[in-house]
Amino acid sequence: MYQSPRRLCSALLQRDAPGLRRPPGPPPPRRLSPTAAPRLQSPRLLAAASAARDVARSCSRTVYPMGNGTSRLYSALAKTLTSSAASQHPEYLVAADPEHLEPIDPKELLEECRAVLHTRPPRFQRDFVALPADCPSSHPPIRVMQWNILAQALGEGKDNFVQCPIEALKWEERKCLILEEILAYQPDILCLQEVDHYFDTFQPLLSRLGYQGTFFPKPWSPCLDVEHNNGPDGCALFFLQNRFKLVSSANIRLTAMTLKTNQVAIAQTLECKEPSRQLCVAVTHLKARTGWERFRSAQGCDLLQNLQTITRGAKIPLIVCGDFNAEPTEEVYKHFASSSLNLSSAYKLLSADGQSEPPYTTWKIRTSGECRHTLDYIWYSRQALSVRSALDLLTEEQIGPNRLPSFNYPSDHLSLVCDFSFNEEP
Ligand SMILES: NC(=O)C1=CN([C@@H]2O[C@H](COP(=O)(O)OP(=O)(O)OC[C@H]3O[C@@H](n4cnc5c(N)ncnc54)[C@H](OP(=O)(O)O)[C@@H]3O)[C@@H](O)[C@H]2O)C=CC1
Ligand SMILES: [Mg+2]
Repeated sequence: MYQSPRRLCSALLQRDAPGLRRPPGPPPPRRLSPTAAPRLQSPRLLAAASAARDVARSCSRTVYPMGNGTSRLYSALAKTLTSSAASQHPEYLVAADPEHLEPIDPKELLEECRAVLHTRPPRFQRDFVALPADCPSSHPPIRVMQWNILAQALGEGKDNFVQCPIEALKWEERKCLILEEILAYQPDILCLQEVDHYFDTFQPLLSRLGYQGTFFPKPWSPCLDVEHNNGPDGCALFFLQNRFKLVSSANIRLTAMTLKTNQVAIAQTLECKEPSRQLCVAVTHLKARTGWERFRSAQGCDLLQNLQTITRGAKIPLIVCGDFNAEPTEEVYKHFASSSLNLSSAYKLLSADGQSEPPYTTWKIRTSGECRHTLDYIWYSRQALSVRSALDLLTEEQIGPNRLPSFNYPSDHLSLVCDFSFNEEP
């Protein structure tokens, strides 16, 4: 049943804790994409964790002492849950702003995830494809990740993935696969859909990795119809605080032909620190299913209208990530491609002619049969931004005959990851 974030904070983390225990003995090596591995050596997230640690040290609230290795992470989480002060005063847990919890070293969290996943097959390798850029940039690229992570309640209770064993959907392991994917690519900006574990999992963990997060649930999330649900699903937007400062944020309930709908978006204006430029980022999840094409189109128009205002008539560069639930042939796609916001879809650049979307971004088998569709996009202001590289999709062979989700991959949608740079200002 739905519980308020306050209750979730203590109850679910307690339930979560045993799953984070490292099994006896060293975990067998699991392969990580070679493109991801060097980034883990890179100082980016470590610097963020260190910055977050400084914040924690300087704050007046209790900061738990650091221990060794992965036990440090577990003990930090466990202490948050089981300290006598906390258990006697559960409200204290809510009052404890997660930004003030002990920062996590991303390498340690990754190790922890791998330990939980030691019985699962290795991670799939995906490579970044470098894309020709018109103008060189000396600034660090901005990495953006778009991902419908599959709501736990929908995966278990509604989606009918008939070829996916129920054990592959166990939250204790699936959440580690999701975290592993995020940690492998270390995005600066992370846009998620179908998030129904924001307060108990993603917000506390990602804030300790240096991210600032925002969550906007769907008003009538279908998750709430599922027994033992963990609350509504919705969109979440995270950005690394050592790269951006929040200027403004809008939670948008989308309308269709003036009617309020069950779909939402978050749009934020960020101040990028290097280079010193503003950037607007939006995340959305449009209405699903066939028969709703005009509805999606209207929702898309509403979002575009909102974004016109937020970007001050396209003056601020824009990135829009989403599960649009629409193939490129649909009207809503055409509205985005032809909008006066001058948006292009980043993943088209992976095609030979630069004009075609990938053959799929979601691939699953339901009772109705195989569903292979291109529904997820990263739109960007083509005049202000360039795509330096994009993460290749999984191949059909990697996805396997039972499609997604699976023991190897936690969602029915693939993550999309792009590196952007600002073009020179005219
Ligand atoms: N709107 C309202 O006023 C009210 C709504 N509700 C509840 O909301 C639900 C509808 O919500 P709405 O937001 O319009 O939902 P959507 O139609 O947008 O779909 C919700 C989720 O279902 C997934 N989905 C898509 N196709 C299928 C399929 N064939 N089988 C199973 N799951 C699928 C989608 O995943 P993906 O995007 O990955 O394809 C999506 O996350 C109702 O079922 C009801 O439970 C209840 C009361 C009032
Ligand atoms: Mg879904």
